[in-house]
Order: sequence, then C-alpha cells, then structure tokens
Amino acid sequence: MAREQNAEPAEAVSLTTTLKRLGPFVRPILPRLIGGFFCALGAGIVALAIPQVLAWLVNNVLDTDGTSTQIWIAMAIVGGLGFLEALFIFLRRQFVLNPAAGLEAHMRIRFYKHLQRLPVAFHERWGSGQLLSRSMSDLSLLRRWLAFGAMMLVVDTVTVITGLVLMFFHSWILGLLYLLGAIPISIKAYHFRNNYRAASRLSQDQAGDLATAVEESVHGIRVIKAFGRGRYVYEGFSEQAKSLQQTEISKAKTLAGFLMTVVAIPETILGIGLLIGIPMVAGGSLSVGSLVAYFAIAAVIAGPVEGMGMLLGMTLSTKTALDRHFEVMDADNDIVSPKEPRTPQERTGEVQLKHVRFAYPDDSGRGRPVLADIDFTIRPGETMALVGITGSGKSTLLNLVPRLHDVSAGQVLVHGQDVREWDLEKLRQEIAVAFEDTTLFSNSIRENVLLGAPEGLTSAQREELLTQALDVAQAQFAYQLPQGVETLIGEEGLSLSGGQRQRLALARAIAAQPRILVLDDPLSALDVRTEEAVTTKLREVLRGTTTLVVAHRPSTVMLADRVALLRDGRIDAIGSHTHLLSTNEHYRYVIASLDDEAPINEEISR
Ligand SMILES: Nc1ncnc2c1ncn2[C@@H]1O[C@H](COP(=O)(O)OP(=O)(O)OP(=O)(O)O)[C@@H](O)[C@H]1O
Repeated sequence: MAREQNAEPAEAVSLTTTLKRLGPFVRPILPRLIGGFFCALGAGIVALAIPQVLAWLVNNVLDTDGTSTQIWIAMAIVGGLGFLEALFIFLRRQFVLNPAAGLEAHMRIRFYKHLQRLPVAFHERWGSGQLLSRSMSDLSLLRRWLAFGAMMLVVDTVTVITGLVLMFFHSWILGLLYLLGAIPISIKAYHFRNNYRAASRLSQDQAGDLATAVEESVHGIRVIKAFGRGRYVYEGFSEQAKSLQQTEISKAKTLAGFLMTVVAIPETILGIGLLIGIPMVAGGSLSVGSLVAYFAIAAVIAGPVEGMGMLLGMTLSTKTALDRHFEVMDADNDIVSPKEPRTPQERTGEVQLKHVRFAYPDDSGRGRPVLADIDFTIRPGETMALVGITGSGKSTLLNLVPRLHDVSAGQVLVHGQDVREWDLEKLRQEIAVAFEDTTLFSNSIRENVLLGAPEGLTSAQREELLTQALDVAQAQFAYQLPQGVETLIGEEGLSLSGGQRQRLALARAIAAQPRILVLDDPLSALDVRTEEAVTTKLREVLRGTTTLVVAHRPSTVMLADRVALLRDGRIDAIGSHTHLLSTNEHYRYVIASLDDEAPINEEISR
C-alpha cells in the first residue's frame, strides 16, 4: 500500500558539516547551553573529587590514628559533595530544557512552512509518512541530543580526561596502562561509526515508510474493507514492520558490540592494574591511598566511558535525523514569486494559453509531454468547458493556471500577464479552484467554506457570503447538521458523503469571489436533481467570472459558452457545443462516451 522508500538520501555529509548547519539555530540559545554545560561539568568534577576525599581518608584517617572529628569532617565533605553534584544536575536541566524545546518548535514550524511552500511536484514524490517522521520524531531526537546528548558527550569526555590526569598523578604507570585501552576502543569506534550510521539511516527511513503505510491504510480504510483486502494490507504492513524490527535489532547489536568493548577493555585493564599495583604497594613505590584512589577514579569514570559509547550512538542518530531534515529543507522550490513581481495594469479576466507544452518530470528528467501544444484564449467573463477522453490531460491543464505546475514551454497568461511574472500569492488570490479530489479540513463547515474568502470583510458580509455560496452549491444540508455550519467535519470530511463534500468544495471556490474560477469536474458526485439546481444557480454566479471547467458530463458542458476539445495534447477544436457536435466526430465520440447517468446513490439530507 505504502509508497516505496522515496526519500532521497543526500550524499554522505560529514558530522561536522551537518552540525555546522545547526549553528544559526543554536546561536541564540548558546549562552544557556554553555551554562548547562558548565553545570554538567561541575557535576562531573564533583563526582571525581569524591575519590580524592576517599584517598585522603584512607591515607590520613584510617591508616593512622585519625580522630573522630576528622572522620566527621570527611563524612561531611563527601555528603556535601554529593549534594553539590545533585544541585549541578538540577541546574543543568533548568538551563537547557526550555531552550532545546524552543529550538525544536522553531525548526518544526520552519519545516512546516517550507512544506507549504514546496511545489505540488515535491509532494507527489514524497510519502506523507516520511514528512511526518521528519517533522516529528527526527526533531524530537535533536532536542534530546541538544538537551542531554551533546552536553553529556563533552562532559563525559572532560571527566574521562580529568580522571586520566588524576590517575597519572597517583601513578604514571597505572595511568599509562589505562590510557593504552583507548587504542582498541578507537579502532572499534571507527568501525562502529560507519555501521551504526548506515543502520540508523535505514531505520529512520523505514520508520517513515511505515508511517506512510499507516496513513494510507487509515485514509483508504473504506476501500480496503469494501474489497476485503484487510489481510493483504496487514501482511504488507507486517512485512514492513518486521524489516524495521530487523534493522532496529541489527542497530542495537552494533551498539551492544561497541559498548561491550568500551566496558570490557577498561575492566580488563583494571585487573592488570591490580596485578601491577599490589607489588608496587608492597615495594613501597605506591601508597595504599593512591591505589584505592586509582580504583575509585576508574569506578567514577566507568560510567562516562560507557556513556561516551551510548552518546556516540545518539550523536550518529541525530546526525542522520538532521540530514533527513535538511534534505527536505534543501529541496528546490522552483515555483516561487519572481524577485520583482509585476502587477497587471488591469484585471481583465482573460486567460490565455500560448503554445503550452507540459511534461511531468520523470527519473530521466525528460518526461513524455502530456500537453504538446495548447493554444487558446478564454475571454473575460467567459465559461469555457474542457472536454477530452480520460487521461487526455484536462486536470493537468487546469493546474497550470494557478501555477501548481510550471509549463515546460510556452506561456500561461492571466489578465494578459505571464503567471511566472506574478506575485504567487496575488495570482492565487485571483483564482479559485475546486478539484475533483475534494479535500476538506478538520474544521467547521464555516471555516472550510470561507477558507479563501476575501480579507477585510465584516462578519455580516462573511455571513452573507457563506449563505450565498452554500445556496449556489446546493449545500443547505449544512444547516441541518447537529451544529449547523459550526459542525466540525472529520479529517478530510470523511463523515460527509462524496456529493456533500463536493458541494462544500464548490461553495468554497464560489466564496473566494475570484475573478477566475477553475473547476475540475465539480458536479461528478451529484444526483441529477441537485446537479440541475447547482447548474442553474452556477450559471448566474458565473456571469462575469472567467471560468474554466473540466466536464465529464453533457450537463456540465451546458454551463459553458464555448467548449475546447483536448486531443493528443492539443486543442483539437473549439466552439459552441452545438457547433462541435455538428462538425467534429471526435467530439461526438467523447460526448457519447460521457456518462450522463448521475449517481443517484449519493446522500442527501433533503
Ligand atoms: N503527478 C503526475 N506525475 C506523472 N504523470 C501524471 C501525473 N498526473 C497525471 N499524470 C499523467 O498525465 C496524463 C494526464 O492526466 P490528467 O489527470 O491530466 O488527465 P485527465 O484528462 O484529467 O483525466 P481524467 O479525465 O481521467 O480525470 C495521464 O497519462 C496521467 O497518467
């Protein structure tokens, strides 16, 4: 069900390059991160100071005739240090939690805004789950890494280095022995980094595909149930879920293998340290206190050493998350307003297509043209129907007017000006669209219908517009719903029938009061009587509005002043319905094949 892995992994980017890109986001919160870092460092140093107190206790209090006062002082110092460590940890959280959560929210909002701007072509290529996981889990991972991972990685490194220096201070031989352990650990870390990075990327991409699969099956639940394909879909999903499980297991194994090395090597070295240290103490070249301190330091840095392994894993996963995030942020948006947009002198209402050629981009970059040479003009206020056999490119042609796609060659002119010269927002304010696929939002009927309504209207004017639009689209059923026009409609209007959704989408296009109306088969799901009522009202509303309407039924064709016949990527003929009927054989064929039997099975709450 789900679209296959369609993310486009960027070329391998180094960790530093990826982290550098975080710079502008991190800069404003840097002071607080530094504050958090020093608190974490303070906690690490305090933890390391405890073994020093222990060494002093062993050498000066327990070894000799220490007084009870000295023991109490030592206890108080150890207790005080413990409290200080807890305080530092608390402060670290206070410093970093809010800024990290703020950064996550900021990057998420930017991501969302960017998704809104990206062209339709981008969204056609990317699975929704990929975008969902990139905007949610990848950015959460970044927040956890910033608030904890990155900071603790530095702190653990500093703690381990300080611990090593202290070990050298107590005995350079034992210190050197411990340091030697770093050699095999570094070799293992190198291999770990490569393997873990690949596994991490795979698992995050697979999680995105899985989210797409869930989204698609929920979205298409009625089709799945109606066709009894539940088992098939389930099997496909469980296969995908198992692949992700395997990847997660292999990722965990890679991490476990590395952690084993990170834990086992220092522990082995400690054993050797005991073998070397005891004869040294016996020979008098090392004090008992120093040997105790050596092991106490080793015990304190054992946590950070293991932590460094875990945190390295987290850092690599975060790098993958960031790469995935920036892949989307870097996606080209070629449908943007020009640097110096031009506003047409006059809003004539004319729409002109001049030798338009269009091909959907494919992997080779040279797609087969759907529209080869489209050349026609819709006069101001005219209603033009677009007719052609299925797959002839009618919807594609409509998409070119509000610039949802850009022409491959030729020009689309609105009010006499090339759409690529327009400010995109202004262009789209001129044009209202009702698509064949009627997407409604999880909001009230009122909000859905008035989505594109002109700004600056008073509430009374908005109310009037709503009533008028619902009336034209024959969507008065809205008033009979439990909360009338305030009724919240489910995700994508699933709780409404197809015909009801279509009428609301039509009402939305009408309420936008556009100069130009683009309708993609807007009456296909209506029964005959409703269609007739809509057509009559629509005819009145369309007077003065330039309209391009895709017609799949003769009744929709009747709305039009002229009809354009699309064939083989060209306008084969153009003229009135009766003229084309009498002169064009292909038109007669297309009209004859159009289904005029309206679906009576729809709705209605009449
Ligand atoms: N996003 C896309 N990417 C690649 N090809 C596409 C895309 N959308 C449509 N096509 C192809 O472009 C051609 C024209 O499709 P279009 O939807 O414009 O036809 P149509 O005339 O509106 O069809 P219908 O009457 O069935 O709605 C078809 O061959 C279709 O497969």
